[in-house]
Order: sequence, then C-alpha cells, then structure tokens
Amino acid sequence: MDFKVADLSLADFGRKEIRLAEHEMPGLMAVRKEYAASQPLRGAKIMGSLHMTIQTAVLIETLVALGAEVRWVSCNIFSTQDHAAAAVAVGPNGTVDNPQGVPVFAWKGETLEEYWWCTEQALTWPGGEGPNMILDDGGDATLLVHKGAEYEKAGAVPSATESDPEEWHVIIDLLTRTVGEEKKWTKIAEQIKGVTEETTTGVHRLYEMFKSGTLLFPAINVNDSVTKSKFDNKYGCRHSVIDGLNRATDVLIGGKVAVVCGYGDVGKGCADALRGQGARVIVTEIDPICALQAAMDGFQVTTLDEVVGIADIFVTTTGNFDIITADHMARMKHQAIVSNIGHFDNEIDMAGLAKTPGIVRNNIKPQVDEWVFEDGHSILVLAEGRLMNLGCATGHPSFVMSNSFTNQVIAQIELFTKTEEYPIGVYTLPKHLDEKVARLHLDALGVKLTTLTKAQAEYIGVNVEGPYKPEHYRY
Ligand SMILES: O=C(Nc1ccc2nc(N3CCOCC3)sc2c1)c1ccc(CN2C(=O)C=NC2=O)cc1
Repeated sequence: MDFKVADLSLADFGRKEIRLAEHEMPGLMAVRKEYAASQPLRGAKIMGSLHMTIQTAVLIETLVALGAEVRWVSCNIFSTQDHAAAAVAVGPNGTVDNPQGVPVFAWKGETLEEYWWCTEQALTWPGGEGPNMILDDGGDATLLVHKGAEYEKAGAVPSATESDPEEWHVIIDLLTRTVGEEKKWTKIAEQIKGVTEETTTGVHRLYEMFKSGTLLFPAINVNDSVTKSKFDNKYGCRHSVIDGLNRATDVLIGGKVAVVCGYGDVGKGCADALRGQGARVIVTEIDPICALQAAMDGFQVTTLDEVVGIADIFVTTTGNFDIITADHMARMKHQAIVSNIGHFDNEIDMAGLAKTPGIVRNNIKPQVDEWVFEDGHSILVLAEGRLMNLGCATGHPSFVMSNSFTNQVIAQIELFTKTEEYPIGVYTLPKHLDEKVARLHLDALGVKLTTLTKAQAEYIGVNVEGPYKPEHYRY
C-alpha cells in the first residue's frame, strides 16, 4: 500500500465523519446503488487532484464502488483534512496496522515541492504505468502530464504560459528529474482517455489548451453543469457565509447593516442568508440586470462609497479585484467586519491596508485579524482577505458537494465508457444528465415531482422524461 498522509491514527475519526457525510450525500450513495451490478468504472485507473476533505473521501469511495482503481492528491497545499486522508488510506475494511484503502498523497501544509511530488506519485501506478482517467480541480494534474509530454517531445524545457503556476521552477525541476528515454510522460498522456474538471480555473486552462491545439485528450467541464456551479455558488455560500462569520466573530448579525458587493449567484446566496439573520442588506453592483434583480428582491442597491461609513459587515462576492480598498477600510465604523467569499483572494486590498501609515495588525486568532488605524478605530479582516468560508469554516456542506461530485462521477462514467463519442475537445454534460443529478437528490428532501402528460409534453415540445429546458436556459 503506498500512501503518504499526516497521521494514520486519525483514520477512525475520519471514518466516523465519512459515515455521517454519506447520509448527506444522497446523489453519490444513489449512484453506488444504481451502478453496483454493472461496475461501469471497472478497468478505470483514475488519478484525482481535488481537495482531500471528508466529502471528497465519499467521492473517492464511490468511484471505487463502481469498479475503479484510484490514486489521489489534494489540489491545494492547505485544503487537506488530515483525518479524511487517513481514513481514505486505511479504507472502510482496513485498520491502521493493515491499511486497505486508496493510495492518497496529501497532508495539510505541504510545501510546493511536496505538492508536486504528491501529484507525480498519484500519476504513477506501481510498475510505472499511469492512469487512464484524470479527475481534476484547477488543472494541475492535467498540466503536469501535458508539460511532461511537451518536454519529452521537444527534448527541452517547456515554456511557461501566463496561466501556469508561479512555482514554475518546481515543476521544471520535477520534470527534469523524471523525463527520460522511456518517455514516461508521453506514455502516460497516450493512455489517458480523458479528464473531468471541477472548477472555472481548470476549465479556463482546458479551453486555452484546446484553442492552442495542445490538448492531448478530451475533457468534460463539470463546473458548468447547472447542478454544480449554481449550487456551489448560491446554496453553498448561502450556508457557509454565516458559518464563517459566526466561527470567526460570533457577532450578532440581526439588526446590523451588511453590505454585499456583487449580486451574482454567490452574492444572491449571501444577501439571502444575511437577510435571513435579520441584517439590513445593501447590495453594490456594476451590472444593471443584477442590480435590477437585487432591487426587485427588496434590497437597497447603491455604491460602496455611499454606505462604507454606516455598515457593520462587508462581504465581497464579485470575482474582481480591489473591490474594498484601503481608503474604504479607513472610513469604516469601529470594528466593522470585512470578508471575501468571491472566487479569488484579491477582492480586498490587503497590500494597501498593510501600507496605511500607522496601521497596526493585531492577530486575534487564526484567520481573524484586527487592523488598528492611527485614529484608534479598528476593523476585523477575516482569512486575510482570502475565501472566508474556507479559511474560517469548512467550505460548502456535504449536500452541496454531493451535487458537484455526482456530476463528477457521471462525467467519469460518460468519458470512460463512451470515449469514442468524445474526440479531443471540451464538453459539458448533456442536460438530461444534469437533470439526473438533480433527480438523485430529490428523495432526500422529500420532493415529489409532477409528471407531464404526453399531450402536455408535446404542447411544450419536450419528452415526458425530459430534458425540459433548451440548452441556453438560465435557471
Ligand atoms: O481551498 C480549500 N480549502 C482551504 C482550507 C484552508 C486553507 N488555508 C489556507 N491558508 C492560506 C495561507 O495561510 C494559511 C491558511 S488556503 C486554504 C484552503 C477548499 C476549497 C474547496 C473545497 C471543496 N469542498 C469540500 O470538499 C467540502 N466542502 C467544500 O467546499 C474544499 C476546500
């Protein structure tokens, strides 16, 4: 059994939390049942690069239940939950003294060198062969295979592009050590039937590679399934923005003024949650359609400059940068709370804040800093301006991840069993499979669907069993 985790003795704790998470991940448990007999992933050798959390452990063990061999790493050096990694390595039938689980190479707080070493380990089966499927989040596994093959083809160090990670030299060092006569990476790339990609960052990289003609195998863009991104963004953040605020500050949200910057799916979820806690929510927006939606949903919509001095809580959700500047923060109320839950870490100008004359940073506890201005007033910044639902809480809850990960399993089955239907390119799942993911979650919420009559179906031009909407439909 090859694996590398922080502490195998955490496996029992991890196993208990995996068992609880399974109850909250009905989509994954349903596909285990549906495909138990047919074993559609028999023969699949899946390398996964996705945050090694309790929820991901349920995904991994679902892939195994469908017949796959799996090797796993986390796609972020900080995101591993060590008890989840330990439980995956030991497995449901193993023991700490006799691990019988999945080879996993992940621990919280990896160095960049360790991170890429883990990725290479998970891409290398005993005997030197590689995977025939990749399950990626952010595209690092796909990147390493492509750069290795490029290196071997050119016989020279591949060039970095702007979407390549800043630790480019680490990758080159690894490749220089591993490329060779046996064309390790070329053979790995040739064996891969396809990759399924979880997030926008990885999807962007895939479209770039396809556009430049360098994509070596087909890809399914899981991110753009409605039952993935809409649920992550709206329902995941609706849950976790409150979780993050409470764990970080225990501040009473009711009666306070909360500003939500951005009214996309993330902003909609956050505004709804904060209003639910009794806050008076004010929205800022650049887009007239989103602004009109916010107004029609009963929120005041104005500029940050107008309200920066009266608000108690700020949440940025825009996916843009410098939304809250150092000047904004200097003008905020004493002990205003500033947080970001948008897609990247640069929505709050932390560098500008740190350069403010006379500013003093008091760390209150991990992920909570008080920044004291010269005039004596202070603000509380969460997670150093990074994603507060991950830094201060545990990200999206299991039920939301069940939607995302059921898309992943269905996409893996689709690409592995129907490879010939997917020439090199980047695809989204057909709508009937997106609808299938939703169907698999309805029983757990007590939903009873209504059935169209044949006449009604003909009337609106759909099949009784769906799909029910045109491709361009916006839910
Ligand atoms: O990124 C994730 N997590 C994470 C956790 C801690 C952390 N600490 C950091 N630092 C930065 C430097 O200073 C030290 C602290 S960065 C960081 C990131 C993450 C994303 C999606 C899911 C998906 N998911 C699940 O699997 C279950 N719920 C989810 O949302 C998980 C983790």
